[in-house]
Amino acid sequence: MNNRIQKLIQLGEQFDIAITEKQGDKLLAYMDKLLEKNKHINLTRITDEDEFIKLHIMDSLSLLKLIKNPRAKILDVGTGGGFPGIPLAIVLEDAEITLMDSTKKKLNVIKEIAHELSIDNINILHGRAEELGQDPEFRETYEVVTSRAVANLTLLSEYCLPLTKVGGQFLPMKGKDYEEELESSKKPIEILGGKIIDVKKGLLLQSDYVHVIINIEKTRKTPIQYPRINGKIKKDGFPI
Ligand SMILES: C[S@@+](CC[C@H](N)C(=O)[O-])C[C@H]1O[C@@H](n2cnc3c(N)ncnc32)[C@H](O)[C@@H]1O
Repeated sequence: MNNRIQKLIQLGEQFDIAITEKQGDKLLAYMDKLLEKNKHINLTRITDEDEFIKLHIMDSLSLLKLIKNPRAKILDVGTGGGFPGIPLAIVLEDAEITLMDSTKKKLNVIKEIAHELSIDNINILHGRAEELGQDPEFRETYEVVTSRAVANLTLLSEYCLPLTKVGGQFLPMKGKDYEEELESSKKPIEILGGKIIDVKKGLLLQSDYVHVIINIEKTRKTPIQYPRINGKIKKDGFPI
């Protein structure tokens, strides 16, 4: 086993995340290829390898502790360069992960790299969350919906809860302002059919980054008027 893979596996062990040699190899190959593509199209601002491993790979894998069903149908809303969706697809080999984004050219890059690395348990979905959430093909069909660095929690909940199946999990990943966001989104989350279960502190304890995962259960169907069209969501805020 080469040194880089060994280091990644050991870092995983520190965080209680099991990574096999084959998965470690794929995770690093994905990083190498994405950083190469990043020279031509803006996919990530993190270009230092150690930072990439912590802030993209390990941070994405921190979701593993909360995902109840390792074979779940999972949706990553606003996946960008493939986070957290691609590391999850590499490690959760029996899950089906849909990577959604409104920017087609980013999705094309992920699709190409995933094909080269034989990451086969993914679907690519181009569109806006607030439109797909009103499409019966996608509405309330995902057991797990996650999202990182896309919108504030109220807006994100309107994007994601309509796509989450009743009984499923919505797991937004949030940064240092999470407490404030959580307070103002409590009521909207309830109206959208969600129930906040708890907040799990992320893995990056030794770093300056505050990363948390909010564990929200979808307990009831989302009222049909949500998600509203984009202009309305942005102009009116959430009606409470
Ligand atoms: C800052 S990037 C985050 C990318 C990735 N999740 C990460 O954490 O590295 C935000 C991404 O969300 C996408 N996005 C923003 N609003 C969206 C929407 N309403 N529906 C789908 N994708 C959206 C953008 O195109 C962009 O790729």
